Order: sequence, then structure tokens, then C-alpha cells
Amino acid sequence: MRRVQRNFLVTISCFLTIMLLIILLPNPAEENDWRGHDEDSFTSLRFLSPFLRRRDHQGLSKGNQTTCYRFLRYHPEELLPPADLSARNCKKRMPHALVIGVKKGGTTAMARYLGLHPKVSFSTSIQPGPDITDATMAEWRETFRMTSSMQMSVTGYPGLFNDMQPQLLLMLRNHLPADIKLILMLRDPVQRLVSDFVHTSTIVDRFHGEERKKFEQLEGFKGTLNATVLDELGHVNPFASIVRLGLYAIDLQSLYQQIPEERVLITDGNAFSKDPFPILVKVERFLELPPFFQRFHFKYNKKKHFYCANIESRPDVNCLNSQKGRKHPEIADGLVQKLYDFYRPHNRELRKEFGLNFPWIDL
Ligand SMILES: Nc1ncnc2c1ncn2[C@@H]1O[C@H](COP(=O)(O)OS(=O)(=O)O)[C@@H](OP(=O)(O)O)[C@H]1O
Repeated sequence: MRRVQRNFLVTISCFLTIMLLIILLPNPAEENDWRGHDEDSFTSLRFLSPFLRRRDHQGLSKGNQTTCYRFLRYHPEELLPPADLSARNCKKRMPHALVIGVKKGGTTAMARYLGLHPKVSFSTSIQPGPDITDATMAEWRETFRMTSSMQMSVTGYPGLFNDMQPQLLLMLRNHLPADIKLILMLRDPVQRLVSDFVHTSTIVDRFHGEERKKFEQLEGFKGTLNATVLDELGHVNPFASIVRLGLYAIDLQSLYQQIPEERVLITDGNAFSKDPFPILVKVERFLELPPFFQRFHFKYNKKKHFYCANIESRPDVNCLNSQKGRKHPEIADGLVQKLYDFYRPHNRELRKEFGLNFPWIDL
């Protein structure tokens, strides 16, 4: 009889402890700013996710009180009335994190999905520069969306890692918060290159005559993939800009001369396109945001062959538009092999010099 009583008491106290934890656990959506939380308590309690998930649904509507917008299905976001904006201290704020590329690395998907976090205000801002001054930076900030005092302002531009690294370095030195963090998505450079080529081919068709010639010259576009990436001897041309953008180790080396490694998160764009959830969790931790993303927030779409967002409080975001995830053309095996042979030693530098170990490094 005593044993039964003792078991009963143990069960009851376990139940009460769990309930207490759920009640006392700070709700990610209710913090005062994106950093005001004990991250480890969340991380170690992820096993409570079925309970948190329920809280998350309720919390999310509260969490939306952190934003400056109203979100409706099939509509662009709507700015809240002025009284709400001033209550939430909404303004255009300089970013505390930047997604810097690479071009075609999956930056748009990262921007759209990371921007679903209630404590993130992701601006798809206009590209800054080429001159980086107080005035151009102020203009740049004007292109941002509103960010409340409880949110982290995040923006980025896919070319910042390569084409615009000089501008990025100036921005880091003189204009951005000292604790700024960078997110870099690296994708298999051969896939990146093909994606870039497909993208440029679709844009080229919008131009005619002289305009088209100018654009082709600017992009180094020569009609076919062969002509664009190979030199007269049939070797991969490292000076073709579309090829050069995939030499990640070179750009990473110069980036790390300006910013400590611990302030840069490098993620695998290939892995992200297959499943964004685990990488978003890493990004959340890196940015010291309260955990928000859950597995059920992303559903695989058989038609798109990508995961699309599925978050009740953000009916405005689902799949990316048809300009992302385009079908790649068939490429002769010989050319594919040449490209992999060309990139392999450069990829291996990523492992040797920076300890990165993505599955595509040795392809
Ligand atoms: N969820 C989801 N939906 C659609 N597409 C996705 C997604 N996640 C990653 N991707 C990959 O993103 C690639 C485009 O990269 P970017 O957005 O960086 O391109 S850009 O530089 O901003 O033009 C795009 O490249 P392509 O497939 O060549 O179009 C996709 O492979």
C-alpha cells in the first residue's frame, strides 16, 4: 500500500514539475528584445516541444505584437496604424545581421524564412553603394522596412561576399554595429554556376540591340554555357566572373581579415534547399534569438520540390516564386566533369583552411 502511495506521489510531483517548467519557461515571443533571454534554457528544453508548440501558437499572436506590420494571405504586408507603430517604437534600424551571399546560394529563401521569426525584421533592401558614406548609408537605411524595439533588423545582398566585398568591408569598419553578425550560404559551386547562367539567360532575353550587348558584356555572358565558362583552349576560365564567384576560399580569406570567424556563420546552401528547418535552428542560435522555428513550420511541396513555409500567423509567406528553383538544363557530362575538376582543389581549401566540410567539397 505504501509503495502505491509513494509511486503516486512521485508521479504527481513529476507532473507538477513539468507543468511548472512550462508555465515558468519564458515565452520566446514575450521577451523585451531579441537578446533578453537565457538561450540555454530553451535549447536544453527542446524535448518539451509538443508543449512549447502549443504555447508557440498562442504566443505567436502575442509575438506578432513585436512586429510593425499586419500579414494577410495573398496581400503584401500592411504597416500598422501610427499609434501602434509608436507604441512598438517602430523605425528603420541599421542591421545587426547581414546575409552576404553567395549569389544563387539560396539567400532569398533564407531571407523569406528567417524573416518569419517574430523577432526578426528582414528587409530586402536596395543594394548599397558603390560609394559607402554616411549619406549613402542613411539612404540605404531608408530602403528598409520598419523594425520594432523588440526585433532584430536583418538584411543582406547576395553579392556582398564577392562582387561587393570592398563595400562590405567599409561598411563593417565604419557604419555597422561592432557586434554585427554575418550569414553566408555556400552552395556547390558547379550548381551555383549553372543556376547563375540560367538566371542571366532569362534576363538577357528582356534586352534587345545595343542594350543587350551592354548587358551581355557586363555579365560576361556569351550565349552558351560552354562559351561563357571556357577559354579558347577549352579550359575553365577562372577570370570569367560566373566562374570566379565560386572560388569561395579566396573571398573567405579576405573577409576573415576584417571580421573574426565567430561572427560569421557559414551554412550549406545545398542542405538548406533540401530542408531549411535544421539550418534555421542554427541561424536562430547564432543570432541569439529565442527558439521559434519548429519542424511543422515547413512542409515539402511535391510540385515545387522544395519546402515551403506553413506558419499560421504568417499567411503571406508560403513557397518562393517561380524565379527560384528553376529547372536546370541538361549539360554535357564532359563540361560538368571539367567544372568539378576545376573547383575541387578550391573546395578542399575550405576544409583545409576553414574547417568546413560540406558533402559537395570532394565531388
Ligand atoms: N525553398 C526554396 N524554394 C526555391 N528555391 C530555393 C529554396 N531553397 C533554396 N533555394 C535555392 O535558391 C536558389 C536561388 O538562390 P538565391 O535566392 O540566392 O538567388 S539570388 O542570388 O538572390 O538571385 C535556387 O536556385 P535555382 O534552383 O537554380 O533557381 C534554389 O535552388
